[in-house]
Amino acid sequence: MNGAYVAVDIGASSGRLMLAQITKNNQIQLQEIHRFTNGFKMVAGHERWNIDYLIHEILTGLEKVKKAGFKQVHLGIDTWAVDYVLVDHQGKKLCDPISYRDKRTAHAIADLTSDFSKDYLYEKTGIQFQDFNTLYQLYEEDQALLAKTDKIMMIPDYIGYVLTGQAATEVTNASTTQMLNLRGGLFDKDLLSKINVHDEQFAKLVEAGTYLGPVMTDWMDTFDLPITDVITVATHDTASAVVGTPAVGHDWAFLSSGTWSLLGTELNVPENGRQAFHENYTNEWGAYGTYRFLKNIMGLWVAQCVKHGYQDKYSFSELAAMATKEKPFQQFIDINDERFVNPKDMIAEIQTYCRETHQTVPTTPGEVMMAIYANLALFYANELQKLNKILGCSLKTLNIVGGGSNISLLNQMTSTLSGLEVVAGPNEATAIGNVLVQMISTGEVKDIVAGRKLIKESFELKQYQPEANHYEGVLARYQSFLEHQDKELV
Ligand SMILES: Nc1ncnc2c1ncn2[C@@H]1O[C@H](COP(=O)(O)OP(=O)(O)OP(=O)(O)O)[C@@H](O)[C@H]1O
Ligand SMILES: C[C@H](O)[C@H](O)[C@@H](O)C(=O)CO
Ligand SMILES: [Mg+2]
Repeated sequence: MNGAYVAVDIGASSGRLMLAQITKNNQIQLQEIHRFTNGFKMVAGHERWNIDYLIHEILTGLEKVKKAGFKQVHLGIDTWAVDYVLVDHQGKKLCDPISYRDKRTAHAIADLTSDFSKDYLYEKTGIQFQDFNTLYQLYEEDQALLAKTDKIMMIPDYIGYVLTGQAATEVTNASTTQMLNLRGGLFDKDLLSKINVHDEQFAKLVEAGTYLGPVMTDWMDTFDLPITDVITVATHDTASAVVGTPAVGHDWAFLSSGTWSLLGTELNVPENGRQAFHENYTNEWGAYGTYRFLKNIMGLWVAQCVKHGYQDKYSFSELAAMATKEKPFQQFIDINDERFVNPKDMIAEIQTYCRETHQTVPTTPGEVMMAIYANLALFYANELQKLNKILGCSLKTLNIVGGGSNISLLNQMTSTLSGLEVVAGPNEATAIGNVLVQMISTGEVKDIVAGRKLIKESFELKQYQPEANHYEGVLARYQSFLEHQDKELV
């Protein structure tokens, strides 16, 4: 009988436990067992995640797996990147983890790179400059807490540790710290000493697919759990999403479209040259020795904030439906502008941006959502052109996965503006990539090529082709708008 695999996939906006099995007709069957919300709150002066709540939700979800009749399962954990938990010498967390959207790192890059030039850092690590990278968070960390810290654990590694008692640092997520040295493949000693952190404050680095251990029986005293063997998967959720992307051949790009839009392609060697540095592309490590050459784009975070701004009275599909009734490209917005990272009122921020740039101000929910989707599509198309230029390639297909792959309007606009075929789905690609690494570890699936073929044959995917004579010249106008904005900022 084929095994039962549980993916714990926790994004910035929601978490879920998905149960996967390979059926008799060789298809991956995926069912949602448990879903819960996620989010950060201001606690003790910083925006923090409630990690104990997340662990409780995971154990609640595992109880549901047992109730569904599964007595023994494998389990993998993936979450968002860069954030960490400080653990003391007794194995206890020193405080709740601070969110990457907290303001504490607003000036950290400038402070840290006064000694280390950005070129030097990028040449060493190949990682994008985002002020919330772990390197800058630790640079700003409370030194008294760091002094009491035995281990610094990335979020999914910490969850695995709490469940199994085993500590490891999985490389795909470790690479998002901007502290791994591309050549040496280990934490960079110069960078560690700059932020008063010691090598032994990280558990051993492990590759995706490494067996971690069984969920401790202690947890069985309070939760009715199946026997659960934890495998360290590609624990950065985006790395799992890339594993779960049903791509074939080589001239494809991925867009992991959720809270963030992570647009890029999979490389076998990193690309940390001048153009990549100038365009702030990153070489996050992938599963099986690959690199995720990608750019962080503000993504559907903006839509999430707008939904909350309307007091959540509309669902995402209702908001998307309202947008389809509006004309696109009434205003150009640099969707990656810092001002959209965590404003108090996203709707007002978008309207102020349009007023300041002397453009039509969106007022209705449909106009606001169309402004977001149209400018995301433009941003994607612009970045796909840059990807081709930096890598000297000619990408043919964009695989859009994650919740955003449900947005037909956005998928179609992206295809038409970029000229690429868009293949949309699966929306739960992250969870699918999570279980695929588990299945490869147990030998149930041969390798990632076989796995991606299995995904293509197991899930409904939608194709979008560029629509002729649509949006002529809009992308070029958008690109000159962005150049003008950049000049304004200098
Ligand atoms: N039917 C839909 N119509 C419009 N938008 C949708 C739909 N379904 C999902 N979305 C969009 O997808 C987003 C959630 O995507 P996803 O579930 O991949 O994010 P997540 O995994 O919770 O978070 P993260 O991106 O941090 O992993 C929502 O914020 C919403 O904007
Ligand atoms: C902050 C990270 O870049 C972000 O979390 C992104 O990598 C991610 O994990 C999206 O879910
Ligand atoms: Mg996600």
